[in-house]
Amino acid sequence: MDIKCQDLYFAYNKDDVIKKINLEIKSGQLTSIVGPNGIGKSTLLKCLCNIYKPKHGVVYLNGKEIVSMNSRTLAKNLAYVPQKQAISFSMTVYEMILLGRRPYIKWKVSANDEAIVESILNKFKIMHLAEREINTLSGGEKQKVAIARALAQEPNILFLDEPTSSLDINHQLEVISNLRSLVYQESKAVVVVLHDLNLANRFSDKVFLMGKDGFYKEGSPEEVLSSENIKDIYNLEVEIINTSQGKYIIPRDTGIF
Ligand SMILES: Nc1ncnc2c1ncn2[C@@H]1O[C@H](COP(=O)(O)OP(=O)(O)OP(=O)(O)O)[C@@H](O)[C@H]1O
Repeated sequence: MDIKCQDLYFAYNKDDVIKKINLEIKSGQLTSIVGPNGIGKSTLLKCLCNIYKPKHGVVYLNGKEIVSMNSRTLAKNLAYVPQKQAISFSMTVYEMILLGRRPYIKWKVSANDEAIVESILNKFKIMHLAEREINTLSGGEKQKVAIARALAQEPNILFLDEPTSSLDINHQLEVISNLRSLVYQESKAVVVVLHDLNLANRFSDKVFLMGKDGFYKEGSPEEVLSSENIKDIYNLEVEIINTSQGKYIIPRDTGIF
């Protein structure tokens, strides 16, 4: 399963936010999209999963133009977890995760749908929250439930926009470890927008670093997250040090601290 985009352009108004992007996402890989605030990371993610239609260019899912596919087929293949989800109605955690099964449910929820929701509640260690109203959860709990809902969809490609932004260090590792098992045990593709360059460096197979005016670098974390590239894109001096857990990127103190 793969997603490819060719010469992708997208604009909200007159200026292009996404310019001439070519990108390939493959199963069995965790791809991180990184770059400064406002550079277009979330917009690119939304173009790749057909939420936004590009101004120019094409997105292909397994060689087929994504715009020509029906929503049920797309939902069985792609799931998207936004940065923040506002829920204005009352719903329990269980019901929310069950919503992920919607593309598979014909006229009634099956025992298999229920078993999948239960296994995901266990996997994410949120069984104790099953009957809680979503709107009573903490930011981190909501974030885990949103990811759990997307997994219930059993997508081949999972897109997540800053999935660890509200999570403490333990829950960050737990979510990343669940995403890694999707990639390496189930051969799915995972695409995450991340701000934490160290998380991207440590856990990605491929990094897509976005800069201004359609400029980007892509490749292995080692190739892309070099001090030169970080200086070019973020205008920030960093030091990259070796630790027992791999490389670590630290901004240099240039007087702004
Ligand atoms: N709905 C919208 N209407 C108009 N402009 C928008 C809209 N959404 C985003 N933008 C603008 O498009 C640009 C890219 O936004 P986007 O959210 O894709 O950036 P990002 O790299 O994900 O940012 P961040 O890291 O801050 O989340 C920004 O300048 C933003 O202000």
